[in-house]
Amino acid sequence: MMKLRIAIQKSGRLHDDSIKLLKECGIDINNGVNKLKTEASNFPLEVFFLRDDDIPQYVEDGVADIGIVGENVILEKNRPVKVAEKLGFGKCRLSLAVPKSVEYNGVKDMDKLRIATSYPVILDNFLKEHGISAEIHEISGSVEIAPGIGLADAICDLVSSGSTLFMNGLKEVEVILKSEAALITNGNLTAEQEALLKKLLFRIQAVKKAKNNKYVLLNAPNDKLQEIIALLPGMKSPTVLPLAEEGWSSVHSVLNENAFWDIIESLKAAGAQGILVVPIEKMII
Ligand SMILES: Nc1ncnc2c1ncn2[C@@H]1O[C@H](COP(=O)(O)OP(=O)(O)OP(=O)(O)O)[C@@H](O)[C@H]1O
Ligand SMILES: O=P(O)(O)OC[C@H]1O[C@H](OP(=O)(O)OP(=O)(O)O)[C@H](O)[C@@H]1O
Ligand SMILES: [Mg+2]
Repeated sequence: MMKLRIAIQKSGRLHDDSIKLLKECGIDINNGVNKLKTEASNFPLEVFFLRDDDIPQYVEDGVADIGIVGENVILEKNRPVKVAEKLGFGKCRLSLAVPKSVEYNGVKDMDKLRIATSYPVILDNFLKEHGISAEIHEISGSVEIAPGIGLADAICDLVSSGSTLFMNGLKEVEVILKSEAALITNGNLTAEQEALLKKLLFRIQAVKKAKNNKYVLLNAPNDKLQEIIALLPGMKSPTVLPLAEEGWSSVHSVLNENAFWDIIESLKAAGAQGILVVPIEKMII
């Protein structure tokens, strides 16, 4: 039987979330320690554990059919792979940073500086776009240490909380790119593999939607019901059930995470009581 081969990071920032996503999609994989290859027991999926830098190339070459990797790596490696779905984890930004004491007035201040980075391609494009000539010093890790040891005047590296920059006496001055993990594919899948990919994407989208929404249950006095229902979008419309206590109803609905707190406040103000908020595991529209 035809299988889909997926490349995910062997260890590092994207490993756990990639495995978790597959599990949430109902795919059981046995990822024993030090195993570089495994198979799902209940989905025609073979899993390769690789260095993230190699994933775009392996997907391009067809060694793997699909892969999970950061958008930063996709752009840096510049391989002809397609992004099938952004995955909502591994969120970070690629930024320029300089020592805290340095005055910074704009990108032009980077002119003639030595910039250390593991992202020479993205940095070079950015500098060219801004007409800046700087010396790019490529290093493969511990980039934040470079200014402190006299290797560079500035750095271009990934930032999330900013604590690594802070601990190394640096400040973020320019965001070059915002990135998250993405599912990539090559353009050479067989019809059977395309069908498997579609099945996997359907599951991923259901998991992603569920994460962005909450199931809300509340009690509403019947005379406030219309006002409360108007605040709730729901998947089609809210469910309304009578409570045992006369004059009250139970209202159930689905709320998007982004609008969540504002709507909850309005619901309370409109007379809703006993509001329960429950996570959703899968959401299929
Ligand atoms: N601080 C962070 N917060 C969130 N996501 C991050 C962070 N740092 C990196 N990432 C994302 O996770 C990806 C993998 O990061 P990691 O540091 O594990 O890479 P690596 O050291 O190059 O790993 P490998 O050994 O596979 O080459 C990055 O390419 C980026 O997309
Ligand atoms: O803004 P922060 O939350 O501090 O995160 C930023 C750090 O995270 C990444 O490294 P990671 O910790 O993955 O280690 P690595 O250098 O081994 O890749 C990145 O290269 C930064 O150094
Ligand atoms: Mg890497």
